[in-house]
Amino acid sequence: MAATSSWNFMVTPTKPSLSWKLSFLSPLTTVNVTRRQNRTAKRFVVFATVFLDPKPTVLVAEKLGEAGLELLKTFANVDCSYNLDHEELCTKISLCDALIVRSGTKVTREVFERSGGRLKVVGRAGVGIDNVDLSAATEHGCLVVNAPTANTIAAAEHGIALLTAMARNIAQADASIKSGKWQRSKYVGVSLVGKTLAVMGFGKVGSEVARRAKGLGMHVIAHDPYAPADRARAIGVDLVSFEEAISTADFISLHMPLTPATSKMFNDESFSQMKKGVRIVNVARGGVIDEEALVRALDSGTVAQAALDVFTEEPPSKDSKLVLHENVTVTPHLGASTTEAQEGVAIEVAEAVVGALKGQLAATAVNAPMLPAEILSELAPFVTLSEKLGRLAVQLVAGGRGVQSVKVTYSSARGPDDLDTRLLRAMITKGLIEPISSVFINIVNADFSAKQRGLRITEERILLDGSPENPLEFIQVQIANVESKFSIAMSDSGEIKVEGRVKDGKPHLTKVGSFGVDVSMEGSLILCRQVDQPGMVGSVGSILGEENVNVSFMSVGRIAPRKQAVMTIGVDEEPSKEALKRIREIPAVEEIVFLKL
Ligand SMILES: NC(=O)c1ccc[n+]([C@@H]2O[C@H](COP(=O)([O-])OP(=O)(O)OC[C@H]3O[C@@H](n4cnc5c(N)ncnc54)[C@H](O)[C@@H]3O)[C@@H](O)[C@H]2O)c1
Ligand SMILES: O=C(O)[C@H](O)COP(=O)(O)O
Repeated sequence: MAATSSWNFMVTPTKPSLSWKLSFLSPLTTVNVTRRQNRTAKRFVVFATVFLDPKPTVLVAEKLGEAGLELLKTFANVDCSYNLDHEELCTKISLCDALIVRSGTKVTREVFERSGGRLKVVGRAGVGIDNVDLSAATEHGCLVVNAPTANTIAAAEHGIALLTAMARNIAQADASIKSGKWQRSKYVGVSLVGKTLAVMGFGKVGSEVARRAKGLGMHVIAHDPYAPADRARAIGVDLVSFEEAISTADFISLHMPLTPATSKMFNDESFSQMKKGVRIVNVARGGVIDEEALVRALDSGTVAQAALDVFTEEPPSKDSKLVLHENVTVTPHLGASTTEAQEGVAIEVAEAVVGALKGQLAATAVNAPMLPAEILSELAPFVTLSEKLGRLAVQLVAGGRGVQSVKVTYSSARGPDDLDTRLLRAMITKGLIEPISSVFINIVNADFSAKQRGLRITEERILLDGSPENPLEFIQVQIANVESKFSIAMSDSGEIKVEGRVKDGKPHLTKVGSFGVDVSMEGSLILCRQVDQPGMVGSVGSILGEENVNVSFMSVGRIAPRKQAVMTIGVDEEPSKEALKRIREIPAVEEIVFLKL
């Protein structure tokens, strides 16, 4: 009874929209024990609540907007515990299916390890996911989603607020007047109009800051190695190199994520390249600045002023030289803290978490391939097909050498740019690994798990003439350097090969080795190689009937009359070993294999 819910990104082929089903263990029985006022019954109620409740549990570890909480409550048990320390979080997490945090909670590897596999989604109610150990999440098959759009404007407005407040010494003057002084000449500011602002990181927040700064009459340049030049041009901003940006700017505003590449990218060396008297705003992440170097630059006057919303360590120490510096204006990570933004991120993250708990692939997933909804929907039947082909191919392996090299061939009339196969590859991987291991594979950890097992999956495309309306014509999965339990499954070139297509929205197996078949890939299959002769269908069918195995279809393909034939039998139940033995003993039967799809 350890885990109450098991999660599978199992694909249901029936819906037009792609849906990965979160399958909980058997539906729960309602037990009427509340009237029994004895201790045993009470304990049982606690036990039942914790272990038998079919609703998932969402732990909200930092304050979340009301609208988001309401949305979560329609689907899950919501535990709002806002001030947990790390140990308390690690203890609680094994009872939670989802966790929602802002930037103040470190979701470390230990959190994933101690969840015991139950934690399926981490929702970040904001943009930055530097406080979530993404590798650990991925390794544990845990989806991480964020709320990437709802706080953009709030952060941009805060950047502009800091820029103007810094230029006019608002915070310092306010503190001065409140301490009884009236220092008009001390707080003479600088004007913004006509000055050059370098926006470092021209993403969502950076471009909104740029737009607003242009409205203030500033000359705006930007540096972002990954931003499209036409987006910058549309706002009237020149994209320039890092060196040009920092050496020509009067003001620098930081808007890149904290990554290993951006960590401390503003350091002694970069400060030394800046114009003397430059002013810096940071509403991105504290870690992009070497804070000790910034103090030195402020002391030397290289940097005249800084306005900071974010710090390497949050909250910063009370005696932080940077925070206490007279030329520094600070706010306690307030960029996203407007009423509107908090309601927005709460809804955005709650929708993503509920969607993920329902088994849907979130559009805001951070550690899984993100595909637009329309692409997901058109690929849906191929996703099912992919998993089943992987599952089928691996069950044909005779064992011994292990599966190390798999080639997937996609045949399509679409060019490579028009067909995103990451999802299909992940599902083939799921199909290949799950039947032969205890590892649970989902879209999040498929590539990682394949790599970890030394499984190399290569992809190849066959470009067809014809209408690109249908995303794919067929998918082939080939496993090299193995032997097969079913010799027909070996292709002429010595690999196990299976091929499938989607027909009427349903996955069909169309080739086993070089042998053409055409069977719907539902339920389970028996493949039987035999000498083609009269009465075989009847003989096999009656054994299955006697063993109470329901046959959903039977089809026979043959090379030539009275030569070799392959019978494909769809069955609703798994035949017993005895039943398979009896079929194998029919004199004309040469090989038989049972495959679970
Ligand atoms: N202070 C706050 O409360 C607050 C609020 C929102 C966002 N943020 C932070 O602001 C940052 C930007 O958020 P966003 O929503 O605009 O993200 P975004 O992903 O839309 O934009 C980030 C941009 O940085 C660029 N970038 C990456 N590496 C770079 C590099 N080495 N040099 C220059 N640019 C680089 C990316 O190409 C991207 O365009 C994030 O760190 C986010 O966490 C802070
Ligand atoms: O990355 C973000 O979205 C911001 O830094 C906001 O962080 P917060 O949710 O802790 O306010």
